[in-house]
Amino acid sequence: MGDARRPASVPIPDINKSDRSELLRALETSLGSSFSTAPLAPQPNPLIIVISGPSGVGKDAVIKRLREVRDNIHFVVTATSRPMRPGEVDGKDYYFVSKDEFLSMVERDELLEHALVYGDYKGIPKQQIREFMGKGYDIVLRVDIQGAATLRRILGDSAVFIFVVAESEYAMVNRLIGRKTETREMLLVRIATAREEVKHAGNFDYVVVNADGQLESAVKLVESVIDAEKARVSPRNVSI
Ligand SMILES: Nc1ncnc2c1ncn2[C@@H]1O[C@H](COP(=O)(O)OP(=O)(O)OP(=O)(O)O)[C@@H](O)[C@H]1O
Repeated sequence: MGDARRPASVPIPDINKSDRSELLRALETSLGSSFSTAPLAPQPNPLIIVISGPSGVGKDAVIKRLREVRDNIHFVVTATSRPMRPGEVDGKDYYFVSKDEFLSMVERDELLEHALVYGDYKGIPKQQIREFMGKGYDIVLRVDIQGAATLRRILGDSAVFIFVVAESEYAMVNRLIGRKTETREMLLVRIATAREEVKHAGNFDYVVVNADGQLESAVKLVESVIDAEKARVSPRNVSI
């Protein structure tokens, strides 16, 4: 007895003698359906990438370069109650708001995460993330280690956490000194904090070494992480 579901058998032309479209048509007929041109891999979801690491390891340097080499990423601008410093631009470096405005934002649940850092509030506006993810952009958040721990609690595995480190403690301190932005007292605080902070790498998904003079390699690695994340079979699903 014949099987009704089985397609009619058609002779498959000789591969070397037939033209390609003829061969394709015969294969389709033999298999009982035409070959779809729809993508086999789903369109990847926008990612939230959290970049953190101890003071002076080069987070800003990595992010600045990433901004130059990669499209479709939105680098979130943090809101802060700290007064604007000379040279800073509102909406570019930070969104500068008063303490009262900041606290109203907290009350209205407009911030994904916020903290009091050295006496000033800093927080991540949710709306900015929603808006850019809606347009298909990946989102980069640059936060300190504590901020990353808070975001891990909030976002769990729905975001990608990257820990940036220098190649050694010596290199990290050297870089911090070279930047010439800290007072002697602040240097001590930052170094002591950084020593503690390097122990937190285990809470992250990836560690990227930003070795001296090797900024390009560090940025390439961050890009590779993003590319690999886009190729995941089970994508991370984030909802803010
Ligand atoms: N791969 C590198 N090689 C040499 N110098 C670097 C490298 N990466 C960053 N730097 C320099 O190290 C100093 C610290 O870098 P950066 O300000 O980016 O650190 P950061 O992690 O953002 O620090 P913080 O958390 O204190 O803001 C800067 O002067 C920067 O130009």
